[in-house]
Amino acid sequence: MKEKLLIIGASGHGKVVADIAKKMNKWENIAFLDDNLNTQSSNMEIVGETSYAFEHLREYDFFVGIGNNNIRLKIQDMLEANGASIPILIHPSAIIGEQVEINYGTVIMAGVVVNCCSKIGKGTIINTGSTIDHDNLVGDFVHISPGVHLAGAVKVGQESWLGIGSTVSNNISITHDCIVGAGAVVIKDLSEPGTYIGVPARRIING
Ligand SMILES: CC(=O)SCCNC(=O)CCNC(=O)[C@H](O)C(C)(C)COP(=O)(O)OP(=O)(O)OC[C@H]1O[C@@H](n2cnc3c(N)ncnc32)[C@H](O)[C@@H]1OP(=O)(O)O
Repeated sequence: MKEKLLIIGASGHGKVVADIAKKMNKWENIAFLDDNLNTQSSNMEIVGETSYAFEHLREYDFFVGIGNNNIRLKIQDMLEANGASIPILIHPSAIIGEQVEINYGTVIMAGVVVNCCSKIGKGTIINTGSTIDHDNLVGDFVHISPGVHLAGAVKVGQESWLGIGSTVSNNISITHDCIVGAGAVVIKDLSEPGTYIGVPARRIING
């Protein structure tokens, strides 16, 4: 771990990520990179564009603070390929059970509960106040939005996005690249990538 952390992406999600990193008290200095130097950031400085990361790889830890799953994947993949040091960020108020595995580049936000024996991939967002119950397998570059509840033994595939307040019943598998709409309730496996909304969740045609 380095003394300085650079967060790539200074907009809304990046600001929350920076706040969590600050509360962890592990870095002397935290700043942003953003391709738009005029992005309205928090009180932390934007020190350069994303390309700056690849010129200063050995000096900093890096974290991709971008909400879009696919953009986050592309940037984290490039950082990994170049040997960057990528931490895991966990808000001090999160409750993490025994035998939980969390991979690098993942952020666990305030008020989250992850129960025993769940595994969370890399580059994933477990957003504010969500709960991941026992034996879940949450893949890489997933976004679990605020207030989502996953019951026991749920699987969520790579790059899927579960919208705010959605709920997934126990033993359900959601494949890769699914979007689950705000407030949806998933009670059957989602085996095709696509957009699913409502109670119970159903696929939007062409979605
Ligand atoms: C900290 C943070 O901010 S994290 C981010 C949190 N944000 C979210 O979770 C947003 C989740 N997004 C959604 O729920 C979106 O509505 C999506 C992705 C499901 C669909 O978005 P789009 O593809 O743009 O669909 P669009 O808005 O055109 O709606 C299509 C139809 O589905 C309906 N619909 C859309 N979302 C939902 C929903 N969540 N529940 C029920 N119906 C919905 C619309 O009313 C519309 O119906 P109509 O054709 O009868 O008028």
